[in-house]
Amino acid sequence: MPQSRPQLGPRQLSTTSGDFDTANPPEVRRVLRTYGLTPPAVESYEVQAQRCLRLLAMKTTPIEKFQYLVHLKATNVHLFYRLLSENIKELTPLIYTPTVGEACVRWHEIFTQPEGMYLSYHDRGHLGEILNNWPHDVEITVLTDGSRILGLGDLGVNGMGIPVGKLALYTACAGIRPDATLPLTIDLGTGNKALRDDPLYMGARMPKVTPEQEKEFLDELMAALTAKWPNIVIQFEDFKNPFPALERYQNTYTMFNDDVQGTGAVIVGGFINAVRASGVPAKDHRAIFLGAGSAGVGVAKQIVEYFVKEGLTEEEARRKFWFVDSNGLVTLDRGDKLADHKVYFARDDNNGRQYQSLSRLIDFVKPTILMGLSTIGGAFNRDILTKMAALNDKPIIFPLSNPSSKSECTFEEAVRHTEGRCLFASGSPFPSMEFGGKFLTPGQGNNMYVFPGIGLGAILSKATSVTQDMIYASAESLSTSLNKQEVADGWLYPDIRRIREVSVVVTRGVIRAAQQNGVDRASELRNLPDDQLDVYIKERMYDPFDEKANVADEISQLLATASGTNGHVHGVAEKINGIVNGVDASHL
Ligand SMILES: NC(=O)C1=CN([C@@H]2O[C@H](COP(=O)(O)OP(=O)(O)OC[C@H]3O[C@@H](n4cnc5c(N)ncnc54)[C@H](O)[C@@H]3O)[C@@H](O)[C@H]2O)C=CC1
Ligand SMILES: CC(=O)C(=O)O
Ligand SMILES: [Mg+2]
Repeated sequence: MPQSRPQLGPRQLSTTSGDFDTANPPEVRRVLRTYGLTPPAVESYEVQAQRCLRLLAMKTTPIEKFQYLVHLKATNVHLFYRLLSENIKELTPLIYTPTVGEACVRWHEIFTQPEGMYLSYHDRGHLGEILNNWPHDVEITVLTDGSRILGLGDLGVNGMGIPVGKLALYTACAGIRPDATLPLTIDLGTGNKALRDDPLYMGARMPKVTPEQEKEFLDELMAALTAKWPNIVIQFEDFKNPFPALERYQNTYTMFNDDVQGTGAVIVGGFINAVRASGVPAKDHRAIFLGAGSAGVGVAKQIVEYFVKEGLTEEEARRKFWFVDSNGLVTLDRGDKLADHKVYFARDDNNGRQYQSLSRLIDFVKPTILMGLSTIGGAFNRDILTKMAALNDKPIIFPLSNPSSKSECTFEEAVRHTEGRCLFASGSPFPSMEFGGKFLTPGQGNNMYVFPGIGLGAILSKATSVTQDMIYASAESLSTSLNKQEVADGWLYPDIRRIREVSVVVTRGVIRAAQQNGVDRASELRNLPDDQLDVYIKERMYDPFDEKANVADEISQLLATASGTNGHVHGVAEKINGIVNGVDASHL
């Protein structure tokens, strides 16, 4: 018996999806019944972009620009992504670090509309039912509990700005369809008393639950997410202590932790190029890390993997690191109980000597590499940078803390105090500058270069888990993605304006690693040669300029077909009818 088609109501007009786009031609407006609801002019993208950029220029502070872009995304999502993809270098700092940091600090003051899902501790037992309220099919979610937002501490549900910002980059950089992304914030309480006491705060006014309660909540959530969307990729972001969840879920779910793994990969990607440029062989490097948290240890672990691939034993590689945290040099005899993740790198060769200062440690270790993942803005001061320049022809200096106010030094400080010789990358963007007759551009060592490709690679390969080889492949692929000019100019990372091309290379590397590890389920991709795999990846990337990006454009295209070919008029009319009435046109 033929199955009857489900009775769907008429499609609801939506501002977000572009139904009221001023680019829609009159015939589309008639079909959508929006004729007369927008100003008469039919605008080109160029005119729309001009207005958007003028409006943006009229806003005087970064937070006002951020708010305007939130508004644009909510009212015309495709125009937002057109604008973002064409102006990625200029707009990323406004929707991501550094501005997203300020937006999160002030989220409870500037909130105007929801942009994702909030699940509370009190909702436990019902998480699956609540997920049913999300109106779209989801391919990827970014999940935070807001407990360590950038270097700004525990911001509770104000942290929602981070999943929203990261997922906007997933769409802009790797072409994940906007409606396939789910920003997700879990409200397990907050240790931020000032926020709890603020009348405008929008989360639970209770302290953070215990680690055991968090574990039970996350167990339910991971199962619920995967039951609802079996192929979903889950990115953990900005948890204060991300290690227990990573260990518990990494082999069971398609998940990864961006701060530990994504950051490790992006820094290795740039680091491979920095080691080459330094002229110092891998075996002769020594690294001081200021900050021994999830990001610091995540980065060092992956550099160990790189050193081992370069011929060192794991023991030799491990002993190239000296970590400093808020209690000083991380040593086995320090007297405090070291967190598990620090033990691997803890020194046992300090012979009872106590840590005095970063400057004294530099004198002792004579490092070639200085990494900052400490959240301490300005920690790499003139004295520190001058010492690094005296010790090395080309010191590797990576102040990676975010946002810019937490960066251990600025690009200008690093350049001036190392006489322009440093190999530099920072977590947040800094402007280019002239020095010694040269135009110097800083690298941005931010996980935004890899997480889009890791996520897309996991989605397209239908990976059952995200393996360490997939993460490492993203780093290696990134390191090979610089073009000739970028290499000639001594850049460590490719130009961010080429991020979609770079994401294709990273995605391919991730898919290949998934295949080698046997965690992929997209068997049709296994025998594709690389060039065909690249075509496959590109074809699956959402392009906001594509005619089928929104319904109005799709109708426009169908109307054009109808006027050109009489034979197809009937089918076309049915398709348009199907689209407008909410029936999936592809079945007609
Ligand atoms: N560039 C990038 O892509 C990424 C950057 N980050 C940034 O790295 C920073 C750290 O992130 P997590 O490791 O996740 O945080 P975390 O809270 O786990 O670690 C911070 C570390 O800094 C140490 N620290 C604090 N005060 C210190 C002081 N005065 N001297 C020395 N060490 C001190 C702490 O003891 C801890 O070991 C943040 O600012 C974050 O935004 C994190 C992920 C990616
Ligand atoms: C970039 C990033 O993930 C962080 O700063 O936490
Ligand atoms: Mg993060």
